[in-house]
Amino acid sequence: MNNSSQGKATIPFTEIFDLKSGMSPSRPSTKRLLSQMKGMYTDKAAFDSDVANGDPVVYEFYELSLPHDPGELLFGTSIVYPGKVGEEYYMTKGHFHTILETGEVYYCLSGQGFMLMENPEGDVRIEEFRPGAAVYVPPRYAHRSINSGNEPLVTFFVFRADAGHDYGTIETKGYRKCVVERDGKPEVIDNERWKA
Ligand SMILES: O=P(O)(O)OC[C@H]1O[C@H](O)[C@H](O)[C@@H](O)[C@@H]1O
Ligand SMILES: [Fe+2]
Repeated sequence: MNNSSQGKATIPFTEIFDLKSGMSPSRPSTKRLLSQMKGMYTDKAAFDSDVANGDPVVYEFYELSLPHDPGELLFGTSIVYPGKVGEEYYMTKGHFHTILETGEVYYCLSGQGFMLMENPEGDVRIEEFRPGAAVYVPPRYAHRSINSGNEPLVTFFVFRADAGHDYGTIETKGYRKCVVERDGKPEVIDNERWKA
């Protein structure tokens, strides 16, 4: 039965992701440069300086192009590099799903960090990433991967293919909390720029 909106049925396939690096030998990744994260970091001076001095890759991820049909799943790996902008760790942009009621699972292959989550009702949750940790992102929660270590944070993720990505809310309001490094340790602080 042909059940894809793009007219082609999905057939079984295997994708290889390196267990340590999370990289795929055969697929191109999507890279997020620091300059693509304007407005996401608190320390604007540090942001501008880091962009001017090399504009590093903050993270990259593989998301295999499958039909965005309800029954399909999207999966891949996300690699967040170690680093900070001022005192704030490298992180993904973070997003709600366009279909808000769609969850996601992340499995940490290597590195250390956090998954910062919050729902529209204002409930903020943080789960720790360490090798072997499977983190559940429930429906309604925006989610952002944060690298608090000094090696790449590699996770494998899977979610409903038609979930979509809503960056708008995060880009305009940010998260209620930030994760920074103080006295060599991660600390969760209020986002001074968050507006209701
Ligand atoms: O979409 P971002 O917040 O920039 O995160 C980058 C990507 O990594 C995550 O692992 C998600 O599962 C992807 O759907 C997401 O697009
Ligand atoms: Fe997601």
